Amino acid sequence: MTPAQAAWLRALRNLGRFEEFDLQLAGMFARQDPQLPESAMWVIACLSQQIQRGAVCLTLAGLAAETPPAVNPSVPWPANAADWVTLLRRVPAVGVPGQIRPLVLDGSSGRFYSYRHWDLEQRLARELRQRAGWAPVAEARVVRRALNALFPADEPAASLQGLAAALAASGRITVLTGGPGTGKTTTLARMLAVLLHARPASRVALVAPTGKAAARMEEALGGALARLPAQWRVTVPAQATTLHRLLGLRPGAAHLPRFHPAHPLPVDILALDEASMVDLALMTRLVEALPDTARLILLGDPDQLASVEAGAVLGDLCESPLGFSPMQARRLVELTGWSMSPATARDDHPLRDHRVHLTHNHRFGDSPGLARLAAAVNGGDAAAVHCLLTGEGEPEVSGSAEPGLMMEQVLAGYAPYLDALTAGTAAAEVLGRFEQFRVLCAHRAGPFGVDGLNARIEAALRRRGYLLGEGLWTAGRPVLVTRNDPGARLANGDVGLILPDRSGRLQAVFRRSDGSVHAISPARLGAWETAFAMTVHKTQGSEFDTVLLVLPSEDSPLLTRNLLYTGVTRARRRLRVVGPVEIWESALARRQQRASGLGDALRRPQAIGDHECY
Ligand SMILES: Nc1ncnc2c1ncn2[C@@H]1O[C@H](COP(=O)(O)OP(=O)(O)OP(=O)(O)O)[C@@H](O)[C@H]1O
Repeated sequence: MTPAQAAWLRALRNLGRFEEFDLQLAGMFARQDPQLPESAMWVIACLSQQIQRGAVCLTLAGLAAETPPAVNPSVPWPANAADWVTLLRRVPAVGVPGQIRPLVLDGSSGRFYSYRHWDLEQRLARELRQRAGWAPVAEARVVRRALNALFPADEPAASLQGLAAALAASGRITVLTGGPGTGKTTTLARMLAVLLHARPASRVALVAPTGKAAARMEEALGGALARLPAQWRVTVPAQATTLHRLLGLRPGAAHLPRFHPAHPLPVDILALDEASMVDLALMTRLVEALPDTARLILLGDPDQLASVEAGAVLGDLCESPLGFSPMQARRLVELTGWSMSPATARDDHPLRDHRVHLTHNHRFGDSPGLARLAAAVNGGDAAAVHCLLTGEGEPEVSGSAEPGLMMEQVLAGYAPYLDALTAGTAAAEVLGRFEQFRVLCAHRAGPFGVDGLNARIEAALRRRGYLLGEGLWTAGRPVLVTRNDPGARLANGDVGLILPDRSGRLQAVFRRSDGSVHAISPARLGAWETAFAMTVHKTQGSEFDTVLLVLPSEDSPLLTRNLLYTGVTRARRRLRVVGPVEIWESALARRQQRASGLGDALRRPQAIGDHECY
């Protein structure tokens, strides 16, 4: 690295804008290339930072809109996106699409990638494009008979759900989206009935991103399958599994998973729940490991928080306007006998003909305030949110700007579990009661973050005599497992309790999806943390009867509408919110946005060699 490059790196470090990892990466490229301009080091640090924040790439238009860092005015700085392209083209480490170089500049779209993310995006787009298209599972009369029996015309709520099943029966990819309680799982059960009646020997896999989400899928789908009309009942695997387990991915991800393109998964139908939580790399691995003939059904809510790792795949798949192309509408009319009109808007997104969005919430029938609040949050309607939280009209939702009564609300929420704990009730019952209520936070740090609140809740419970005994292993302590631990049969995200067994010895107990209790010695717990309060991120894929959502007193870029929506929709019956109005307002105005080129890659196959549009 030249002295000028080293000085520049030091100056960037002093800015305090980047993590050390971003700067180390920029430094590594500078060590390889003494000619690397300072501005290019800046872009590399920005790209690394954006990837850590979940983006797949950097847009040069966004970069050009930023003011140059106030570091060294004598350093030449590109004036616009076209100048950035010219500058980056001269860097040997930067290739055009299709060239194997550490960094990729797609000049036609103005996107700057690491090779890994560019390659993942192209591979996923290629796989999805190949799967798109008309591929009926059986003759039209077989499909039509099943659809008409399972989605009767006198059930108007079922019409979109029926359409989704028609897509699953006529194509190898189906994207079924909708908010909580809109009937995604119910529809999946009926889709499986249609598909398995057409091809009874089909092998089905049920999968979700986390152990918790897999357990919920298993439970909810089991119920929905049991509600099918007797003559349409079908047998599917009793167990849903996590994506990692299904693919045979080992920690470290450096090895090939057990299933990959040369050794595909032995499945004919794969249903993935909570697809919004799946990142670009994992989705690519999944789709590549599927046999070409398999049917993939993605279920999820694209308005929720996107994956922890880079990508917002479900959101990108839902980027086109809703509605079918004229050709697809015509085919569906022929297949189903139902009437429908094509969309007027044109869009070449290949998944537009494979996607249905459910809108009617069936579960919030008893809690219309929750449905209204979720819709207002999702629409960013601050006035409606304020009105719902502070008005008298909707008893199941309420909000307070002042945290004064927060601890009383926590104690009231946990009262059924604390009573069961004190009475020495059986572990399954105590666990069930604990699962009814949860305190959710936006962040980990700060007085209203998970760490601060857990400490305060624990202290309050000790003062009131609910938690006895010193130290970590205290009867009643909720524990959240934070790393997969196959040896202990625990998955990242599992929540359990420390409870005494009949002889008074403390155990860590976890409830399985079949209602049974799994108990291990607390000493066998690997990575875990206390879980009276949890982040919204960690509870994605779970629901509770009552949620207390606590927002911080300081604004931050991580407070987004998607985070609020995900938090609000964790509540099944009742939601209490604590947090200043201005924090709500600014979070509602901020959408989680992740730069990605997947939508474009799906629409147009990459022209390798690249052409400029600047
Ligand atoms: N067409 C329908 N008519 C009447 N009730 C329905 C219909 N579809 C679903 N329901 C009911 O709505 C409730 C929620 O359905 P379901 O669990 O399938 O929704 P979901 O979208 O999977 O929810 P979540 O995302 O929270 O898991 C269930 O009680 C289900 O029986």
